Parts: sequence; C-alpha cells; structure tokens
Amino acid sequence: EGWIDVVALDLQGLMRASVQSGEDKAAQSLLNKLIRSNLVNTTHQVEVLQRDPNSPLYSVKSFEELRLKPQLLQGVYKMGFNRPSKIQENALPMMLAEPPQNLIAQSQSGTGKTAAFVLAMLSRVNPANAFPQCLCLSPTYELALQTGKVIQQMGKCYPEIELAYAVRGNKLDRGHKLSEQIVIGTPGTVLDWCTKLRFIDPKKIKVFVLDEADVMIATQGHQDQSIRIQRMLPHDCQMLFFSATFEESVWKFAQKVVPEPNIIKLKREEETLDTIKQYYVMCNSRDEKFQALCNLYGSITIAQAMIFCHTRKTASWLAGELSKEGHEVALLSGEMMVEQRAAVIERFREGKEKVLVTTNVCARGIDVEQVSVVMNFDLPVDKDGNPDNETYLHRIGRTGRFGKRGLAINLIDSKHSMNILTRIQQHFNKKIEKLDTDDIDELEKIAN
Ligand SMILES: Nc1ncnc2c1ncn2[C@@H]1O[C@H](COP(=O)(O)OP(=O)(O)OP(=O)(O)O)[C@@H](O)[C@H]1O
Repeated sequence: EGWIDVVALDLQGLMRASVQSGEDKAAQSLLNKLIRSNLVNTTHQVEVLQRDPNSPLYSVKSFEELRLKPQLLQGVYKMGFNRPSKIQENALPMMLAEPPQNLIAQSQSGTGKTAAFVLAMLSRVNPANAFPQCLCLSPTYELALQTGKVIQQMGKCYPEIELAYAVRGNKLDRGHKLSEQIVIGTPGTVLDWCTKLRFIDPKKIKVFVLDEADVMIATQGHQDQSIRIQRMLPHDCQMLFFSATFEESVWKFAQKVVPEPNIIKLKREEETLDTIKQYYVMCNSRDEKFQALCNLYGSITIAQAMIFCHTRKTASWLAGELSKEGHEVALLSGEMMVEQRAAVIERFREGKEKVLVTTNVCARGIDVEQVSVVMNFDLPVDKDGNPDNETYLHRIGRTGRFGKRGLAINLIDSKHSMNILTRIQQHFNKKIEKLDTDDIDELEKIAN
C-alpha cells in the first residue's frame, strides 16, 4: 500500500496534429499498431457515399457472405476474426465487387482498415502469375513491415502468394524482375523500382493501395512520389485509399489519386467532460504540488492515474521525487525507441504500473480504459502560453464508450496558472471545483 509505480512517459510533441512532423506521425501510428491487440470499438455509424447511387448498397455481417477463397476464409478465422468490423462490413463488399471499384476510406486507427485492404489484395491476386499485381504504399519502413506481417498472417493458408518489400536497403540485382505477386513499400523505393530499376512493371498492377495517407502527406516528397506512381498504373487498376483522418489536404490528395471513388467515413466519437469531476488544488510551488499529489495518494484509492507535466525535465524530476519517497519509478523518455515506449504503455495497460507520468497528450488514440484519475501537474498551454483547450479535453475527456466517471485534478502554482484554469473553465462552461488536499474529509468525498 502506498507504493506508487510511476512511468514517466515522454511523448512530447508527438500528439499535436498541427505541429506534427511526418516522422512523429509515423511514430505515433506505429506506436498504436504495436500496442493494439484488438479492434477499437465504435458505436457510431458509418457514412457511405456510393459512386453509383443506383447500384444496391451492400454490407455484410459475416465473412462467409463475401465468398472468399477458402484459403483466405481460413486465414481470417486463424487470426481470430469472427465477424467483419464496422468499416469492413461496408468496405469489403465494395472492394471485392466486380468490376472492381475504387474506394476512399477514413476511420480512426484500429478499426480494421489494414485487415480490409489486405483481404482485398489477397483476393484479387492470381497466384499463377509470377509478377507483381498488388502494390501497397506505406509511409515508412516500419509501417510497411507491420502491414507485411498482416499479409503474411492472413495469407498463411495460401502459400502460393508471395510478398516483396520495396524498402530502402533491399537491394536487388540490376535486371531483376520481381516474381512476388504483392509488393509493399515506401513511395521513394517503389518509384525507383517502377522506373529506373524496372523491377516492377506498373502496367500489370491490378490493385493499388495507399495506406496511412494522412501520415504520408506529412512527409516531404511522399505525396508527389505517390502521385507519380499512380500515374503509371493502368486505368482499370483498382485504387484504394486509406486514412485515419480527413483534413482538407488529405481529401485533396485522395481526389488526385482515386478517380470515381466510393467513399466511406467512420467518425470518431467526440470526447466530452460530462462524466468527469474536475478539481483544482491551490499550491505555491512545485514542491507543494508534489505534496498535494502525495496527500491524494495517501487518502484515496487510485486504481490507475496519468500525470501530465509540461516539460520532460519536470517529468523526470517528479519521477525522481517519487522514487526518493520509496515509490517504484519507471522512466520512459523521448530518446526511447517507439518499441520501448510501446512496451511501457503495454505494461501500464496491463496494470503492472499504476501511474503514468507524461509530458504531453499521452498518445491520442491510445485509450487506457482503466485510468480513473488524470492529474495535470502542469496545465496544458500552447507555445504562446495560452490555454490549450483541445489538449485539456483529450487528456481528461472520455468518449461515450468509456463513459465511466472520471476524476481530473489540476495543480495550480501561480496567478498565471490560475488564470489559465479560469479560461479553460470558461471555454468548456463546466465548473472546476476547488479542492483542499489537506482536508481529509473533503478528499474522501471526492473519491466516491
Ligand atoms: N474483423 C475483425 N475481427 C477481430 N479483430 C480484427 C478484425 N479486423 C481487424 N482486427 C484486429 O484489430 C486490430 C486493428 O485492426 P487494423 O490494424 O486492421 O486497423 P486499422 O484501422 O488498419 O488501424 P491502423 O490505422 O492503426 O493500422 C488488429 O489487431 C487486427 O488484427
């Protein structure tokens, strides 16, 4: 009792969409994939825009209805999939229809997009032809490998189909012609393999997949390279375009590479503060904030909590202080590899650590359901020092699906931070109550 396991997680800059570089976005996406072992549940509806509004709108509730090749159906079940996910219900019949149809699809990460287009590629391949027929573009080497893994798993019972990786470092002899039916790679290398090196004949491609388009366009040059590749493909090549988000730039990109598309959108549930009890604690210094935190831990039972600090320095200081107090502290910082961060988040999700200290929005899309308390050791501010309402909402907000009651505690140490808090309160028009962490009775009240 009283022992706090602390993970100081440093994902600084990783989650701010507006300032995110392609590298950060790719790292975030990879992090999500490494952590995820299940589908993300979605309760909201899919929006479908059909190119031909007169043709019947198909959706399927089972994989059998898709009339997949038996080897593929077997592969799907071997992966533990029982029924199509929400996006798959609508996307799969469209992707597998004859004649092939183009698709632009947007839904948050973890909803089954990768599995959907992998199934489409595997279905369209003719194993008797020993040349590339499906081409999939990924933003980075690591993301290409992740998708490759899904292809291999799903195609496990279909050994005639082979896969090649068109990624930097994969050197082939001059004059080589690929015999693998599916090629997955990054835009630069794929472009070279289709043009200068001629390892791939783009005219023979039947299915073109552009994955993680939002990450793609955040990387300099990727968009143009992708468009150049697309231009080399035959007119009847099926174009499939996937993205987790759909801002204007992504949408414009989609329209450039996907003629006559069907469109599927699955909106992410909005977070709200409705089920959250929000408090603030007046302190005078960093040390007092630390003391307030200790008081809280001393008097209420906290299953799992996340603590947000403004800087990496504060996060590691906090981890150090907690460790001096005899608490078990694990520190995870920005220098760490994505895989190492994933491992820490994984441990936290499994409940091996009870507290996660982080410097920024702990990975949007990384939902740790069991977190009941979120503490802002520092309030979120943008680079001009103004309240960052969006980040505040993402830190403490809950979506409908995790609509459990939550507790948010803001530690205030100056007039300035009190002013930020007031503005956040005004923005959301939700009262943030004052809390005295020296008053045991008051603390017990909030716990219920
Ligand atoms: N029909 C299904 N039934 C059960 N699990 C599924 C199904 N489809 C996909 N999954 C699993 O759900 C997780 C997320 O799926 P997938 O990677 O395809 O989503 P995604 O939308 O492509 O996410 P991202 O954008 O992060 O790649 C994976 O672990 C995958 O194996």
